[in-house]
Amino acid sequence: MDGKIIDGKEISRQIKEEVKQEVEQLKAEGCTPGLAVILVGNDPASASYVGSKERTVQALGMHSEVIRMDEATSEAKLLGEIRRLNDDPAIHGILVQLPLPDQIDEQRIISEIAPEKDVDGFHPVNAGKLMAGLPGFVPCTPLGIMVMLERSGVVLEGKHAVVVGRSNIVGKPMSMLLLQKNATVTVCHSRTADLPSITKQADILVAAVGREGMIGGEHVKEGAVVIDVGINRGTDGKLHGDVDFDAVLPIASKITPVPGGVGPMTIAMLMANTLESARNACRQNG
Ligand SMILES: NC(=O)C1=CN([C@@H]2O[C@H](COP(=O)(O)OP(=O)(O)OC[C@H]3O[C@@H](n4cnc5c(N)ncnc54)[C@H](OP(=O)(O)O)[C@@H]3O)[C@@H](O)[C@H]2O)C=CC1
Ligand SMILES: Nc1nc(=O)c2c([nH]1)NC[C@@H]1CN(c3ccc(C(=O)N[C@@H](CCC(=O)O)C(=O)O)cc3)C=[N+]21
Repeated sequence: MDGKIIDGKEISRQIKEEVKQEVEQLKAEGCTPGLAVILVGNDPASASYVGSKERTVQALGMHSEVIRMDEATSEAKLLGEIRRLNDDPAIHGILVQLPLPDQIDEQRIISEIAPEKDVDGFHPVNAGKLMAGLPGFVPCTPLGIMVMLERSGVVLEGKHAVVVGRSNIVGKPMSMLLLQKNATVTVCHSRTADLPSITKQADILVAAVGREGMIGGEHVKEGAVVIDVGINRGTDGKLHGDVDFDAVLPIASKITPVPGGVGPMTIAMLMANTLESARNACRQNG
């Protein structure tokens, strides 16, 4: 494989191995980390992610609970499930798979999860802590990207990082983490004028939009590190990123593929966050 390609699958394998060892230690102290995943409806992509999370939790020796709810489930019923899990001492992490059906207010649901069990890092308390530089749960995808960059030897201090996308789950927390590491950060979005002129200044370019191939060779500076967060199911039935991989590969100094890049890191960091939550809970009680 080309030395330029950052192997997210391999780095995620290492993280999961580390988590597995620490889970064994914690279990020996009588504390088994537990993750609950709630899936509402039958979206095949969501069902497939949830299945892969469930398998990973079990492979690492943690306790797994998957709650599948009907597409027509009311907000009140979902809130009730979350309150039950908030009070369950065997559960250290609660993840509600997004997106949710239209009758359910996503922010209302996220805000009901106990912040100390919010291993997605989506609760406003954890979002606020990230912004304030306080310890708390950090969203798995941007956290996984930071680990990938670090383990690939990418220096951030003094570099210009450009993030395309400003969602609460990827773009915004990504920009905060890069800022913490002393990068100079620019955040772009759908109203950004002349996107290529800005992305072309990036030493580190993170694409988190959800539009297949929208970052082409004309967007990238020679030698840039390019991180592709996008997951788009193409007309060919395969997964594609936001980056036109073949066009950008010759220009970039490092690049993440899709699949096999950021996606596997997201799941690995979910496991790491669940371990951390269990450690916090069990230390408090022991
Ligand atoms: N690999 C992984 O683990 C994960 C992958 N993803 C994938 O990452 C992608 C982004 O996810 P998410 O952040 O949740 O998506 P959202 O749809 O919430 O956000 C997309 C962002 O892209 C911006 N945008 C849209 N069109 C353009 C454009 N033409 N030029 C510049 N910016 C644009 C939007 O701007 P505006 O705010 O102005 O609307 C918005 O900020 C998706 O493909 C998703 O599937 C997501 C989570 C995890
Ligand atoms: N509450 C919540 N938390 C999330 O973290 C969350 C969510 N909702 N909703 C959907 C998005 C998307 N997401 C992905 C996770 C892993 C891969 C992943 O492992 N992808 C593999 C490929 C998997 C395949 O082949 O289908 C890869 O890129 O190599 C992708 C996407 C988490 N999300």
